[in-house]
Amino acid sequence: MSEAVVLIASSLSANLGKRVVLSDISLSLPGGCLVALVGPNGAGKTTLLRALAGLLPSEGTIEVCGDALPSLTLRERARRFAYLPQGHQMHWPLPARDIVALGRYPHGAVDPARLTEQDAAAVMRAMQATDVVSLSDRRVTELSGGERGRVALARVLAVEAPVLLADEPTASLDPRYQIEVVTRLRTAADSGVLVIVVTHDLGLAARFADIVLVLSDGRLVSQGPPAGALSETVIADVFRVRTYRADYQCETVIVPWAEV
Ligand SMILES: Nc1ncnc2c1ncn2[C@@H]1O[C@H](COP(=O)(O)OP(=O)(O)OP(=O)(O)O)[C@@H](O)[C@H]1O
Repeated sequence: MSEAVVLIASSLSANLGKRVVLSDISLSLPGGCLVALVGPNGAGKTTLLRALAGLLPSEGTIEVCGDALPSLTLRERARRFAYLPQGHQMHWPLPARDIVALGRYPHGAVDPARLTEQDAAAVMRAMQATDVVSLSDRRVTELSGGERGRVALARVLAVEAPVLLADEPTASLDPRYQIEVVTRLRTAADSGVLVIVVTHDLGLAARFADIVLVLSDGRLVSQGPPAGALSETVIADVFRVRTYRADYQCETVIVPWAEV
């Protein structure tokens, strides 16, 4: 991981309503890195992703690719942060390809029917990476939850942003596609992107992430390579579960086993 740091947050705090949801979060993350953001329900994971992208007000400072976030126009922010929200609901019966083409909107592609060669190539790369080319002409409202999830992932890959934020991208996917989606995100990281993925799957986090961030009650309580950041003690303290741990094919296996 000799890549340059692309995202720095210093003393980040955020309130929602009257609740303090994030407190004093400091991070420095390089490109080319897959980061798993884990923590119990309500810990503040979604809020942290949104705060990092400037999608909600926060205190503290955020720098992306060397620029202070507030100095960037909205369009520039949208080119630097590709954001996949939780749930990826879609209500307009558009063809899957047009949804993926929305990923090029921050680059000026306002009409999916009239993409430049460069935009069309980015859309195709993203659709191939997520195995949705065969769904191109299908209306997204007529796809299964898992198929829609892969189309939504293709949309954010099509942005080709230096930072990709994905909120539970494997939820509702079958086991094969869970592995496939994480593998795609791993490939994006290997190509130089900083990928931050919210997940409840500690096994996937341990296996695929370079860095794990553990959030509890709005505070970062553990961070670093998976073996240390997801130690038995951390998981017991934060999630209140014991884990089965093993090594398989030179990779760490963590399975939540029983309540503490
Ligand atoms: N609009 C809001 N107003 C007030 N409180 C909110 C709002 N949105 C979220 N919260 C609270 O902020 C806290 C963090 O929510 P957040 O969605 O970031 O958690 P999370 O870690 O992503 O949870 P989950 O794993 O359940 O998706 C929760 O206690 C939640 O109830």
